Amino acid sequence: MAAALQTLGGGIGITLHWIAFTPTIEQQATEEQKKKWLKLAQDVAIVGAYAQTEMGHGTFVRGLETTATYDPSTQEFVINSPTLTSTKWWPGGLGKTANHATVMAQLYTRGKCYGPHNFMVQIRSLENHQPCPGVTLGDIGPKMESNGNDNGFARFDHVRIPRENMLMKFARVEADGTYVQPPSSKLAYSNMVYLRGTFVMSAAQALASATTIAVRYSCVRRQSEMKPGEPEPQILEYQTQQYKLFPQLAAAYAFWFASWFMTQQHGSITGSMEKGDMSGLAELHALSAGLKSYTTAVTARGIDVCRMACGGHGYSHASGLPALFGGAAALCTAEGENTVMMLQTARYLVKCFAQSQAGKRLTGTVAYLSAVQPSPVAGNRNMSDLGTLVAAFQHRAARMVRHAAMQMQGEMQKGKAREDAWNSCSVLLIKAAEAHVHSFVVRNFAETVQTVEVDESVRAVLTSLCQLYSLYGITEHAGDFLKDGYLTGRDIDAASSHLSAMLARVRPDAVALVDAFDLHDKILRSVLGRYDGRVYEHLYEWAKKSPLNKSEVHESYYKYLQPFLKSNRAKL
Ligand SMILES: CCCCCCCC/C=C\CCCCCCCCC/C=C/C(=O)SCCNC(=O)CCNC(=O)[C@H](O)C(C)(C)COP(=O)(O)OP(=O)(O)OC[C@H]1O[C@@H](n2cnc3c(N)ncnc32)[C@H](O)[C@@H]1OP(=O)(O)O
Ligand SMILES: Cc1cc2nc3c(=O)[nH]c(=O)nc-3n(C[C@H](O)[C@H](O)[C@H](O)COP(=O)(O)OP(=O)(O)OC[C@H]3O[C@@H](n4cnc5c(N)ncnc54)[C@H](O)[C@@H]3O)c2cc1C
Repeated sequence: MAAALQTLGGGIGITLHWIAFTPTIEQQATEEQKKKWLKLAQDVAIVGAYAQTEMGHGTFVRGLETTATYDPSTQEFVINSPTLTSTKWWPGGLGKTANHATVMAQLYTRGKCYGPHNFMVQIRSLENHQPCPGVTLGDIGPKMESNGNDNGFARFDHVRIPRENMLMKFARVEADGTYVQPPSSKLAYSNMVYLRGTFVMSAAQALASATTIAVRYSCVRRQSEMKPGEPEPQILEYQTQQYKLFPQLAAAYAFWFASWFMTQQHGSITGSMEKGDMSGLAELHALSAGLKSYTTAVTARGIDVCRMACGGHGYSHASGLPALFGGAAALCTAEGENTVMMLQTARYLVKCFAQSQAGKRLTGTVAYLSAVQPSPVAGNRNMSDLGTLVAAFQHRAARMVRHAAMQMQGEMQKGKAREDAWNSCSVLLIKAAEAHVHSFVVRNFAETVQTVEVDESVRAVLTSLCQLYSLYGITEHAGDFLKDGYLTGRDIDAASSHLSAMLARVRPDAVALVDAFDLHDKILRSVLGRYDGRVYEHLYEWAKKSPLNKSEVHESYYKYLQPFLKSNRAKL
């Protein structure tokens, strides 16, 4: 799916139909409702949008203003946008493409508000595509990227829908207006958890694409002299170029492996939830929110590193890198803004820390929080050993979680309300949550490479890449590891020299490692990243297709430049 979207240049009007509307029916509709809508959606007999965000609220879902008020006399819900800021704003495909939408609205029944719930609303006629009565629709205008997608707005003026259009797999409203509670109020958000998981895969795909482009181009591009009189080397021979690109390449692999874990975890926890066991929901939410935030942020930064590593040609759309950057930037904001998502992970970690302090043995992705010793024993560590590197990341994360949680406790003991203490510690909390996710990605990478069975040499290359990823993380965040003396200055120096060795070790396999992503030219859409390496010929062909080259003398010359030059010359 991610590859298909990339081929389509970051999405079209129907993208959200596939990635959000149809999965929402799958996850939140009853069996009866699925019979009615799922096949229509799967066969694209209807086209849907996921309409949650409003002009005034995106992050704070509980603050949404759209209302769905139950009228028992007709057994209908009345969908209404009471204010300008309640206008649905941003949903992909909502502007011009969709004829249905799942609309998130505050549910009112018997005079009481029960919070945000999902409703199926027809927004355009199936006959002539005109907006349905009471619905005002439009496109929100050009964006940084993804302009093939008509992100739209919608206002509802007391639009009536049948009671059965509330997606009722979890919560229900009976015909007489009685509200039946879901097993967990957060199940209305289950589709967001799913989508955040898919964003981890999208981030991996985007970073894999950028590194494929930059590594291939760095083998075609030759510049400067390494040794006087010798031919210009491929720019990938420069250690600084390797230092820019190989950590991004390693991160792309790490994120693929993390996304596999996420998919498997999502399947197993939602499977248990189907059987009524909600115990895994909190961890699933914390992991998907944190991974979505971490991987998309690193990817956006990494794509820009790849762009700069391609010099001037990287700045051209011919490279494909600006489009990838725009796509990754969208992933940072959509489906839960990254800071807000990382704070959700921090919230879970603080709770887990408190449980661990109270003597509970933690399990799953946070088990290490109870296992790590607060007082480290310093010593000369073997910085080329993967086990040592994983332990260092876990120690760093555990220390930072403890520090943030204790700081918060301290603020509260000084009399601050919990919410104020949270806000004044939120920078520490974010950093702690990032360290936790980073440590998870490192551990998962290390565990995954150990399972490679096909070929000893493949395992060896992936192990080097994993070491490179870990060592880069340690040298980039050296202060965090040095702070309590867990690593010494000598350990950091050793990490730096191992990192240099890893750059040299990965170099001969770099092209094979990007080719292994198996990204076809049609998906990459990059002149610089072509599989055949014929960059310069195609750069020239690409430029010739610029709309400005359609005529030899552009019309703007006759309209503006010629009279301007003429008048300037006349003044001489
Ligand atoms: C996509 C494929 C692209 C492929 C690309 C490949 C290459 C790239 C190239 C080009 C690509 C360009 C593509 C661009 C495509 C973009 C597609 C965009 C699609 C976007 C869709 C959307 O954005 S839909 C709208 C999404 N909106 C959000 O996510 C809103 C975020 N806000 C929230 O989720 C909540 O409001 C928030 C969690 C912030 C707070 O909720 P609240 O109810 O207030 O809860 P709170 O009081 O804080 O906590 C209470 C309690 O509940 C727990 N909790 C919260 N959420 C959940 C949950 N989801 N599940 C479980 N539990 C949850 C929370 O932790 C608390 O627990 P306790 O601590 O009390 O125990
Ligand atoms: C390309 C794209 C596609 C989208 N597609 C859809 C779609 O299909 N359907 C849909 O419903 N929506 C869609 N959205 C909307 C998207 O989900 C929201 O924009 C996103 O959830 C962020 O919410 P916001 O815009 O309200 O940001 P805001 O919350 O206003 O964020 C602004 C700043 O405030 C900060 N902030 C906010 N709350 C807190 C807090 N509690 N603590 C600390 N800092 C905070 C943020 O960190 C950020 O720095 C899309 C958005 C984009 C960009």
